[in-house]
Amino acid sequence: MKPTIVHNGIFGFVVGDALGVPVEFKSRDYLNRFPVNEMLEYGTHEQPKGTWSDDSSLTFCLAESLCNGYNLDDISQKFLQWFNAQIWTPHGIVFDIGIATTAAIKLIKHGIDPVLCGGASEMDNGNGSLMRILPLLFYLQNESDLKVIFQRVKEVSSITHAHFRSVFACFIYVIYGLALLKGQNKKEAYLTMQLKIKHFIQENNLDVNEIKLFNRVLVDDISAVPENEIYSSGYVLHSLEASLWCIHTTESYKDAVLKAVNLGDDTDTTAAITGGLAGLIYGFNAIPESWLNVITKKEEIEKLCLEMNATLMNQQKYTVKDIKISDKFLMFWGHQPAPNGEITKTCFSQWWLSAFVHEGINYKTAEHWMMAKKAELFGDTTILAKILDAKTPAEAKKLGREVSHYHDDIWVKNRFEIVRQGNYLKFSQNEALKDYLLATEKRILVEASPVDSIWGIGLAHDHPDAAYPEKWKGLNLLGFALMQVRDELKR
Ligand SMILES: Nc1nc(O)c(N)c(N[C@@H]2O[C@H](COP(=O)(O)O)[C@@H](O)[C@H]2O)n1
Ligand SMILES: [Mg+2]
Repeated sequence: MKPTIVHNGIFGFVVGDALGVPVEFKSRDYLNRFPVNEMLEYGTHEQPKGTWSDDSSLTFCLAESLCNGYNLDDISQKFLQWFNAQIWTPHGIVFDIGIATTAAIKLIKHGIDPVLCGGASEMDNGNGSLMRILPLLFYLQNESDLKVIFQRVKEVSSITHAHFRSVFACFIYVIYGLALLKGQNKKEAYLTMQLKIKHFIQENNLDVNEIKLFNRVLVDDISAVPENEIYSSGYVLHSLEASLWCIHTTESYKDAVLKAVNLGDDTDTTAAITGGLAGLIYGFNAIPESWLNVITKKEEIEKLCLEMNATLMNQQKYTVKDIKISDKFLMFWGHQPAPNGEITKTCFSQWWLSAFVHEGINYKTAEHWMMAKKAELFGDTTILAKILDAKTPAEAKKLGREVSHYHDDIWVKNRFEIVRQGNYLKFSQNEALKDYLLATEKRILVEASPVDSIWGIGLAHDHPDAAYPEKWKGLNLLGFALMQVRDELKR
């Protein structure tokens, strides 16, 4: 498995959580005497090594829901399913849950509008929404409008925690995390966060007394605060401060999460929130392997990360390296329909005649879509109009080669997502095609084109090397895009 930026954050988070679970509620004094340096077992909740808590469960619920689009009802239903121990528990039971979260989930059960379920009083500011906000970062990675980001954070937090303080703590965490996702180092990200939040405060009429509570994070430098003034209770402000303090007073993933655990009290949550950021800063490979290896349901979490990476980060989900020797292949090439009009595997071709519509524009084939999007990407409106008018996919392809201001590196970054989206439109708008694709089940779809080393494998189906992915001469991007579309259509 090649870890992605999603793995960095999610595994950073869950490992921090699992380190903290055995000593949750232990005092700082106790942990000074018996510091945690390794993944422990049993302890507070009597759970085996690698067990994660409600923090990770609800994080996974949110992540899984976001993979299907932004839907507050769906998110809240997943929380309810977790509460009933139907999904995302490490061992089939819920052994840790906060007061505010419990109260909110009871309202979800009664069919209350999700954004009205979270407590909105000052006493409802436990860290229960901050501890599960991480996946929203990935969903919002391309969003630059602070008002939109705030609104989304507010809605997602409000399912369990609707008070401004909880929402604002989540907002600060998300803005900091988004700066990390953009590739900033932790110091840059901290300054970016302070600056952006300052502008947001200036432009919005917010409660001054509430904002003042965040001064140690927003105005001062949290890392300059002495340890005896950093608290690690389950209060949202404490958790936000403690996690940023742990990040900015250490220089490695390991030191950051162990410091968070050894602050004591709400050890799992402080370490999980810290770990999510530390994972983004130091990367997956900085997480000790012995800690990763004991994480309960590691493979399921890996799958979720891949799904998030594909759907939220618009990244390629399948690659040649992921194919296993036991996988079954379906090789296709050519675009001609069968003489009797039946759908055959040639429908997977970009040239297959099956029109679809997007935002009021008709695309005659997936090839027309791909070339039109190429022209749009480089701002060539003249060629774009000609492509949309092109009578055949061959003509569209030829026009695509004439797009002006073309840059290969930009095209390489965008091409897969363009083709995936086009094929999603093509197959989702035609029931027969959709059924045909779904009927291929788990097969590896392979464009066995001897003349295409990007979208195909650069080999014909009967070439002796075609059965051996490591010997392919091409990337098979079309096959992998179709497999991704198949996954989306299944959901
Ligand atoms: N203080 C406390 N007592 C318990 O018995 C608990 N199970 C927890 N769990 C933690 O509560 C936090 C979330 O609380 P809210 O939903 O915000 O009230 C979170 O840290 C849980 O791990 N806490
Ligand atoms: Mg906790």
